[in-house]
Amino acid sequence: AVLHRLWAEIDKTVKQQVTMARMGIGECGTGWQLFAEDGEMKMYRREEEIDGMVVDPLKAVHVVKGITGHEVCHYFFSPKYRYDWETTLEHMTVLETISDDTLLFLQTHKRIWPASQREAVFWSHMRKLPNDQDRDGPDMWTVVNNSTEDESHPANSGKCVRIYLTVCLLCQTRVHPPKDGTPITRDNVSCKITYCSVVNPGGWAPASVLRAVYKREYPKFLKRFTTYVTNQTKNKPIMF
Ligand SMILES: CCCCCc1ccc(-c2ccc(S(=O)(=O)CCO)cc2)cc1/C=C\c1ccccn1
Repeated sequence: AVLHRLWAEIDKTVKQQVTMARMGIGECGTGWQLFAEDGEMKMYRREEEIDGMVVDPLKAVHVVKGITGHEVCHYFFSPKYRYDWETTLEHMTVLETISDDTLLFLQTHKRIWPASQREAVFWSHMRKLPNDQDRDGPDMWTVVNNSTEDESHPANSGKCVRIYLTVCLLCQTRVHPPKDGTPITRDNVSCKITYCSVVNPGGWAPASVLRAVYKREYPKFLKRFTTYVTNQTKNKPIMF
């Protein structure tokens, strides 16, 4: 197959992001602060600035019963569900279908006062990963979103400030087979979710505003999204 112009970057970025997502918080370097906790969900952030702009990396870990990694990645990746769970989204367009597991998105997000409105152009790639540690363990699934340039949508040419993001959603399915050998049901599966994100807000935005947005929005986003997947899948056959 003819390789797409972005394929080398996509493959390299996915491998890098998955390696980082698999590392425990302790191995990810110092300075991680636990800033939100809700049941199984733990959210960490590190305070980092580039040219005086807040780019705090975020890492969240969560375990959700009754859904699989394939299902979580499917609902995160597919554009047709995004307006259902992404509350900060104002508009989303698929600029290019690079392949059936790789899309190029343009998204504008709702304005967060007093900062100006933001937009993102990013490729999104979904992939099943061999579980190289535990041979007969269930596979892992990932979606990586990474900002990229697009000639037909130059940055900061309209009213929106272009943000630059790298996001990795890494999912590991856990199956607890029933003792009596009956078929596996949703009561026997759970999914360990690791969500890593670094968002450079692009233009200047007050550090206090950005940190307040992250603190408020990220826990809401992960809970809302995982609840959405649970509700969408509960009466459907399990997607392993
Ligand atoms: C002043 C505010 C500047 C930054 C605003 C902002 C814009 C976009 C984004 C963002 C967040 C997650 C993704 S994704 O995981 O790829 C899913 C697809 O949508 C894409 C974009 C983040 C944020 C900043 C905060 C924030 C945090 C969680 C939710 C919403 N906003």
